[in-house]
Amino acid sequence: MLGDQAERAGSGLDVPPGPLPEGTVDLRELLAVSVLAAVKGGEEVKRVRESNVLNEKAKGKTREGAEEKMTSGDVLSNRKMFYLLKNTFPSVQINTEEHIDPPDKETVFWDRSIPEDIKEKIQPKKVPAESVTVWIDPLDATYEYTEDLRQYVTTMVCVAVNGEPVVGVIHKPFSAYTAWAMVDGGSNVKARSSYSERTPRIIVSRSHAGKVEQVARQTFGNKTVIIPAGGAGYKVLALLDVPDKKQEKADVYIHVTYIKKWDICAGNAVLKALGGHMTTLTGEEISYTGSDGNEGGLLASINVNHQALVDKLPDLEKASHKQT
Ligand SMILES: Nc1ncnc2c1ncn2[C@@H]1O[C@H](COP(=O)(O)O)[C@@H](OP(=O)(O)O)[C@H]1O
Ligand SMILES: [Mg+2]
Repeated sequence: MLGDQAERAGSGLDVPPGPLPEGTVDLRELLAVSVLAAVKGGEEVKRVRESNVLNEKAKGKTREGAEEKMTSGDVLSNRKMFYLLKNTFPSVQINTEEHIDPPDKETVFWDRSIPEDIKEKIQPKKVPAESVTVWIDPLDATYEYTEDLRQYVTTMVCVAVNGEPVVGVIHKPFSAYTAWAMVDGGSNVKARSSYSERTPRIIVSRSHAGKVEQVARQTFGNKTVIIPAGGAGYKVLALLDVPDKKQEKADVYIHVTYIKKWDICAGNAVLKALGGHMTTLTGEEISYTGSDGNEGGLLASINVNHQALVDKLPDLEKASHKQT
Protein backbone atom coordinates (compact mmCIF):
# COMPACT_ATOMS: atom_id res chain seq x y z
CA MET A 1 0.00 0.00 0.00
CA LEU A 2 2.85 2.34 0.79
CA GLY A 3 4.09 1.57 -2.72
CA ASP A 4 0.85 2.93 -4.20
CA GLN A 5 1.08 5.95 -2.02
CA ALA A 6 4.69 6.66 -2.98
CA GLU A 7 3.66 6.32 -6.61
CA ARG A 8 0.87 8.82 -6.14
CA ALA A 9 3.26 11.15 -4.36
CA GLY A 10 5.68 10.92 -7.33
CA SER A 11 9.17 9.66 -6.86
CA GLY A 12 12.65 10.90 -6.12
CA LEU A 13 15.25 11.12 -8.88
CA ASP A 14 18.96 10.71 -8.34
CA VAL A 15 19.82 13.34 -10.96
CA PRO A 16 18.67 16.96 -10.89
CA PRO A 17 15.88 17.74 -13.39
CA GLY A 18 17.20 21.29 -14.00
CA PRO A 19 16.70 24.41 -11.91
CA LEU A 20 13.32 25.83 -10.94
CA PRO A 21 12.96 29.61 -11.40
CA GLU A 22 14.74 31.53 -8.66
CA GLY A 23 13.28 34.27 -6.51
CA THR A 24 9.77 32.85 -6.26
CA VAL A 25 8.40 29.45 -5.29
CA ASP A 26 5.08 27.87 -6.16
CA LEU A 27 3.23 26.74 -3.03
CA ARG A 28 1.54 23.95 -4.99
CA GLU A 29 4.96 22.58 -5.95
CA LEU A 30 6.10 22.96 -2.36
CA LEU A 31 3.05 20.98 -1.26
CA ALA A 32 3.78 18.19 -3.76
CA VAL A 33 7.42 17.95 -2.65
CA SER A 34 6.40 18.10 1.01
CA VAL A 35 4.08 15.12 0.51
CA LEU A 36 6.83 13.23 -1.29
CA ALA A 37 9.35 14.12 1.44
CA ALA A 38 7.01 12.94 4.21
CA VAL A 39 6.38 9.65 2.37
CA LYS A 40 10.08 9.07 1.60
CA GLY A 41 11.09 9.93 5.17
CA GLY A 42 8.37 7.60 6.38
CA GLU A 43 9.88 4.74 4.37
CA GLU A 44 13.15 5.20 6.30
CA VAL A 45 11.28 5.35 9.61
CA LYS A 46 9.46 2.12 8.79
CA ARG A 47 12.52 0.31 7.46
CA VAL A 48 14.60 1.10 10.56
CA ARG A 49 11.79 0.05 12.92
CA GLU A 50 11.29 -3.21 11.06
CA SER A 51 15.03 -3.93 11.14
CA ASN A 52 14.91 -3.60 14.94
CA VAL A 53 18.30 -1.83 14.83
CA LEU A 54 17.34 1.61 16.08
CA ASN A 55 20.76 2.76 17.37
CA GLU A 56 18.95 4.64 20.08
CA LYS A 57 20.89 7.54 21.60
CA ALA A 58 20.17 10.13 24.26
CA LYS A 59 20.12 13.58 22.66
CA GLY A 60 19.78 15.54 25.89
CA LYS A 61 17.00 16.44 28.25
CA THR A 62 13.92 18.61 27.93
CA ARG A 63 13.58 21.55 30.33
CA GLU A 64 11.39 19.31 32.47
CA GLY A 65 14.11 16.66 32.63
CA ALA A 66 12.63 14.07 30.25
CA GLU A 67 15.19 12.26 28.14
CA GLU A 68 15.19 13.26 24.47
CA LYS A 69 16.00 10.35 22.23
CA MET A 70 17.28 10.02 18.71
CA THR A 71 17.41 6.91 16.53
CA SER A 72 18.61 5.92 13.06
CA GLY A 73 14.97 6.36 12.03
CA ASP A 74 15.18 10.08 12.90
CA VAL A 75 18.57 10.56 11.21
CA LEU A 76 17.85 8.72 7.95
CA SER A 77 14.38 10.18 7.56
CA ASN A 78 15.80 13.63 8.23
CA ARG A 79 18.44 13.23 5.53
CA LYS A 80 15.90 12.16 2.90
CA MET A 81 13.35 14.81 3.78
CA PHE A 82 15.84 17.66 4.14
CA TYR A 83 17.76 17.02 0.92
CA LEU A 84 14.67 16.37 -1.17
CA LEU A 85 13.36 19.78 -0.16
CA LYS A 86 16.73 21.55 -0.17
CA ASN A 87 17.79 20.18 -3.57
CA THR A 88 14.45 21.23 -5.07
CA PHE A 89 14.18 24.64 -3.40
CA PRO A 90 17.77 25.69 -2.65
CA SER A 91 16.87 29.27 -1.76
CA VAL A 92 14.24 28.40 0.85
CA GLN A 93 14.97 28.44 4.60
CA ILE A 94 14.49 24.93 6.01
CA ASN A 95 14.43 24.26 9.75
CA THR A 96 14.60 20.67 10.83
CA GLU A 97 14.65 18.83 14.12
CA GLU A 98 17.81 16.82 13.53
CA HIS A 99 21.34 17.93 12.80
CA ILE A 100 22.41 17.81 9.15
CA ASP A 101 25.90 16.59 8.41
CA PRO A 102 26.92 18.21 5.07
CA PRO A 103 29.39 15.44 4.07
CA ASP A 104 26.42 13.10 4.29
CA LYS A 105 24.62 14.97 1.51
CA GLU A 106 21.99 12.95 -0.26
CA THR A 107 21.41 13.21 -4.02
CA VAL A 108 17.67 12.96 -4.18
CA PHE A 109 15.57 15.18 -6.40
CA TRP A 110 11.93 15.81 -7.21
CA ASP A 111 10.78 14.39 -10.55
CA ARG A 112 8.42 17.36 -11.01
CA SER A 113 5.28 15.24 -10.90
CA ILE A 114 2.33 16.64 -8.97
CA PRO A 115 -0.14 14.03 -7.66
CA GLU A 116 -3.54 14.13 -9.37
CA ASP A 117 -5.49 14.96 -6.20
CA ILE A 118 -3.25 17.99 -5.59
CA LYS A 119 -3.60 19.10 -9.23
CA GLU A 120 -7.38 18.82 -8.97
CA LYS A 121 -7.77 20.74 -5.74
CA ILE A 122 -4.95 23.29 -5.68
CA GLN A 123 -4.08 26.13 -8.03
CA PRO A 124 -0.47 27.23 -8.53
CA LYS A 125 0.42 30.11 -6.20
CA LYS A 126 3.72 31.94 -6.41
CA VAL A 127 5.26 33.59 -3.34
CA PRO A 128 8.70 35.17 -2.79
CA ALA A 129 11.20 32.48 -1.75
CA GLU A 130 12.46 34.69 1.06
CA SER A 131 9.01 34.78 2.68
CA VAL A 132 9.01 30.99 3.13
CA THR A 133 10.16 28.93 6.12
CA VAL A 134 9.87 25.14 5.89
CA TRP A 135 9.71 23.09 9.10
CA ILE A 136 10.53 19.37 9.02
CA ASP A 137 9.81 16.80 11.71
CA PRO A 138 11.42 13.62 10.37
CA LEU A 139 9.96 11.45 13.14
CA ASP A 140 7.33 12.72 15.53
CA ALA A 141 6.80 10.56 18.64
CA THR A 142 10.38 9.30 18.77
CA TYR A 143 9.87 8.21 22.36
CA GLU A 144 6.93 5.99 21.39
CA TYR A 145 8.86 4.76 18.33
CA THR A 146 11.53 3.35 20.63
CA GLU A 147 8.79 1.59 22.61
CA ASP A 148 7.39 0.15 19.38
CA LEU A 149 4.13 2.09 19.70
CA ARG A 150 3.98 2.55 15.95
CA GLN A 151 0.49 4.00 15.71
CA TYR A 152 1.66 7.34 17.15
CA VAL A 153 4.50 7.93 14.70
CA THR A 154 4.27 10.54 11.93
CA THR A 155 6.57 12.43 9.59
CA MET A 156 5.63 16.05 9.00
CA VAL A 157 6.40 18.99 6.75
CA CYS A 158 5.07 22.52 7.14
CA VAL A 159 5.42 25.56 4.92
CA ALA A 160 5.05 28.94 6.59
CA VAL A 161 4.77 32.17 4.60
CA ASN A 162 5.80 35.27 6.53
CA GLY A 163 5.52 33.15 9.67
CA GLU A 164 1.95 31.97 9.00
CA PRO A 165 1.42 28.23 8.64
CA VAL A 166 0.07 27.70 5.12
CA VAL A 167 0.84 24.14 4.02
CA GLY A 168 0.77 21.12 6.33
CA VAL A 169 1.54 17.46 5.65
CA ILE A 170 1.17 14.74 8.31
CA HIS A 171 2.10 11.23 7.19
CA LYS A 172 1.67 7.98 9.12
CA PRO A 173 4.36 5.62 7.86
CA PHE A 174 2.89 2.52 9.48
CA SER A 175 -0.65 3.10 8.19
CA ALA A 176 0.32 4.47 4.78
CA TYR A 177 -1.91 7.47 5.43
CA THR A 178 -1.13 11.07 4.48
CA ALA A 179 -3.13 14.16 5.38
CA TRP A 180 -2.32 17.39 3.54
CA ALA A 181 -3.91 20.81 3.47
CA MET A 182 -3.25 24.31 2.20
CA VAL A 183 -4.80 27.42 3.74
CA ASP A 184 -7.13 29.07 1.17
CA GLY A 185 -6.36 26.16 -1.14
CA GLY A 186 -7.78 22.75 -0.34
CA SER A 187 -7.11 19.50 1.46
CA ASN A 188 -7.49 15.73 1.32
CA VAL A 189 -8.80 15.56 4.91
CA LYS A 190 -11.79 17.09 6.68
CA ALA A 191 -13.21 17.81 10.12
CA ARG A 192 -15.55 15.28 11.75
CA SER A 193 -19.27 16.05 11.63
CA SER A 194 -19.58 16.81 15.36
CA TYR A 195 -17.56 17.60 18.47
CA SER A 196 -18.49 17.62 22.12
CA GLU A 197 -18.08 21.17 23.42
CA ARG A 198 -19.56 20.75 26.89
CA THR A 199 -17.62 17.67 27.87
CA PRO A 200 -14.72 17.58 25.44
CA ARG A 201 -12.52 14.54 25.24
CA ILE A 202 -9.07 15.99 25.66
CA ILE A 203 -6.02 14.48 24.04
CA VAL A 204 -2.70 15.14 25.78
CA SER A 205 0.93 14.04 25.75
CA ARG A 206 1.78 10.71 27.38
CA SER A 207 5.52 11.40 27.68
CA HIS A 208 5.69 15.21 28.12
CA ALA A 209 2.44 15.74 29.97
CA GLY A 210 3.52 18.18 32.67
CA LYS A 211 0.41 18.88 34.74
CA VAL A 212 -2.02 18.76 31.86
CA GLU A 213 -4.14 15.87 33.19
CA GLN A 214 -4.88 17.26 36.65
CA VAL A 215 -5.55 20.74 35.43
CA ALA A 216 -7.76 19.62 32.55
CA ARG A 217 -9.90 17.74 35.07
CA GLN A 218 -10.03 20.77 37.34
CA THR A 219 -11.12 22.95 34.46
CA PHE A 220 -13.52 20.68 32.58
CA GLY A 221 -14.69 18.51 35.46
CA ASN A 222 -13.69 15.20 36.97
CA LYS A 223 -15.56 13.20 34.38
CA THR A 224 -13.55 14.67 31.54
CA VAL A 225 -12.13 11.96 29.36
CA ILE A 226 -8.39 12.40 28.99
CA ILE A 227 -6.63 10.51 26.24
CA PRO A 228 -2.85 10.28 26.69
CA ALA A 229 -1.15 9.79 23.33
CA GLY A 230 2.24 10.20 21.68
CA GLY A 231 3.09 12.64 18.90
CA ALA A 232 1.80 16.10 18.11
CA GLY A 233 0.89 14.97 14.57
CA TYR A 234 -1.15 12.06 15.93
CA LYS A 235 -2.97 14.35 18.35
CA VAL A 236 -3.96 16.79 15.60
CA LEU A 237 -5.23 13.89 13.47
CA ALA A 238 -7.34 12.83 16.48
CA LEU A 239 -9.39 16.00 15.93
CA LEU A 240 -10.15 15.14 12.30
CA ASP A 241 -11.96 12.57 10.20
CA VAL A 242 -9.16 10.08 9.63
CA PRO A 243 -9.90 6.65 8.17
CA ASP A 244 -7.42 4.69 10.29
CA LYS A 245 -8.56 2.07 12.78
CA LYS A 246 -5.64 2.86 15.06
CA GLN A 247 -6.47 6.55 15.27
CA GLU A 248 -8.21 7.61 18.49
CA LYS A 249 -10.63 10.54 18.38
CA ALA A 250 -10.72 13.60 20.61
CA ASP A 251 -12.39 17.03 20.74
CA VAL A 252 -9.55 19.22 22.00
CA TYR A 253 -5.75 18.90 22.08
CA ILE A 254 -3.92 20.59 24.96
CA HIS A 255 -0.17 20.72 25.63
CA VAL A 256 1.20 22.71 28.56
CA THR A 257 4.99 22.32 28.35
CA TYR A 258 7.49 23.89 25.99
CA ILE A 259 7.34 22.43 22.47
CA LYS A 260 9.25 22.96 19.23
CA LYS A 261 7.80 24.50 16.07
CA TRP A 262 8.61 21.48 13.83
CA ASP A 263 6.36 19.44 16.13
CA ILE A 264 3.34 21.69 15.69
CA CYS A 265 3.56 23.73 12.47
CA ALA A 266 2.10 21.08 10.12
CA GLY A 267 -0.83 20.40 12.47
CA ASN A 268 -1.40 24.13 12.82
CA ALA A 269 -1.51 24.57 9.03
CA VAL A 270 -3.90 21.63 8.55
CA LEU A 271 -6.27 22.84 11.27
CA LYS A 272 -6.18 26.40 9.97
CA ALA A 273 -6.90 25.25 6.41
CA LEU A 274 -9.97 23.36 7.67
CA GLY A 275 -11.28 26.28 9.73
CA GLY A 276 -9.87 25.14 13.07
CA HIS A 277 -7.39 26.77 15.42
CA MET A 278 -4.08 26.07 17.08
CA THR A 279 -2.94 28.78 19.46
CA THR A 280 -1.02 29.21 22.67
CA LEU A 281 -3.01 28.59 25.87
CA THR A 282 -3.83 32.30 25.97
CA GLY A 283 -5.18 32.26 22.41
CA GLU A 284 -2.23 33.85 20.62
CA GLU A 285 -1.29 32.82 17.09
CA ILE A 286 2.10 31.11 16.82
CA SER A 287 4.61 32.59 14.37
CA TYR A 288 6.62 30.00 12.44
CA THR A 289 9.73 31.98 11.77
CA GLY A 290 12.74 32.94 13.90
CA SER A 291 13.25 30.88 17.04
CA ASP A 292 12.36 27.19 17.00
CA GLY A 293 10.59 27.09 20.37
CA ASN A 294 6.98 27.72 21.40
CA GLU A 295 6.72 28.86 25.00
CA GLY A 296 3.02 29.43 25.51
CA GLY A 297 1.65 25.88 25.43
CA LEU A 298 -0.89 24.70 22.88
CA LEU A 299 -4.62 24.63 22.45
CA ALA A 300 -6.00 23.04 19.29
CA SER A 301 -9.62 22.65 18.26
CA ILE A 302 -11.91 22.64 15.26
CA ASN A 303 -15.62 23.43 14.87
CA VAL A 304 -15.95 24.37 18.54
CA ASN A 305 -15.81 27.81 20.15
CA HIS A 306 -12.03 28.14 20.50
CA GLN A 307 -12.28 31.47 22.30
CA ALA A 308 -14.55 29.92 24.94
CA LEU A 309 -11.88 27.30 25.56
CA VAL A 310 -9.21 30.00 25.82
CA ASP A 311 -11.36 31.82 28.36
CA LYS A 312 -11.40 28.72 30.56
CA LEU A 313 -7.68 28.15 30.29
CA PRO A 314 -6.39 30.94 32.53
CA ASP A 315 -8.04 28.88 35.29
CA LEU A 316 -6.11 25.94 34.01
CA GLU A 317 -2.85 27.90 34.24
CA LYS A 318 -3.62 29.17 37.74
CA ALA A 319 -4.61 25.70 38.83
CA SER A 320 -1.34 24.37 37.49
CA HIS A 321 0.61 26.79 39.69
CA LYS A 322 -1.45 25.80 42.74
CA GLN A 323 -0.49 22.19 42.23
CA THR A 324 3.25 22.71 42.77
N1 LIG B 1 8.69 19.84 26.97
C1 LIG B 1 9.14 19.53 25.76
N2 LIG B 1 10.38 19.87 25.36
C2 LIG B 1 10.83 19.53 24.14
N3 LIG B 1 10.11 18.83 23.23
C3 LIG B 1 8.86 18.48 23.58
C4 LIG B 1 8.32 18.80 24.85
N4 LIG B 1 7.06 18.33 24.91
C5 LIG B 1 6.84 17.71 23.73
N5 LIG B 1 7.92 17.80 22.93
C6 LIG B 1 8.07 17.20 21.60
O1 LIG B 1 6.85 17.35 20.90
C7 LIG B 1 6.51 16.16 20.22
C8 LIG B 1 5.17 15.65 20.74
O2 LIG B 1 5.29 15.36 22.10
P1 LIG B 1 4.33 14.36 22.84
O3 LIG B 1 4.43 13.06 22.11
O4 LIG B 1 4.85 14.27 24.23
O5 LIG B 1 2.98 14.97 22.75
C9 LIG B 1 7.65 15.18 20.45
O6 LIG B 1 8.52 15.38 19.36
P2 LIG B 1 9.54 14.31 18.74
O7 LIG B 1 9.06 12.95 19.00
O8 LIG B 1 9.54 14.71 17.31
O9 LIG B 1 10.83 14.62 19.40
C10 LIG B 1 8.28 15.70 21.73
O10 LIG B 1 9.66 15.42 21.83
MG1 LIG C 1 10.83 14.60 15.90
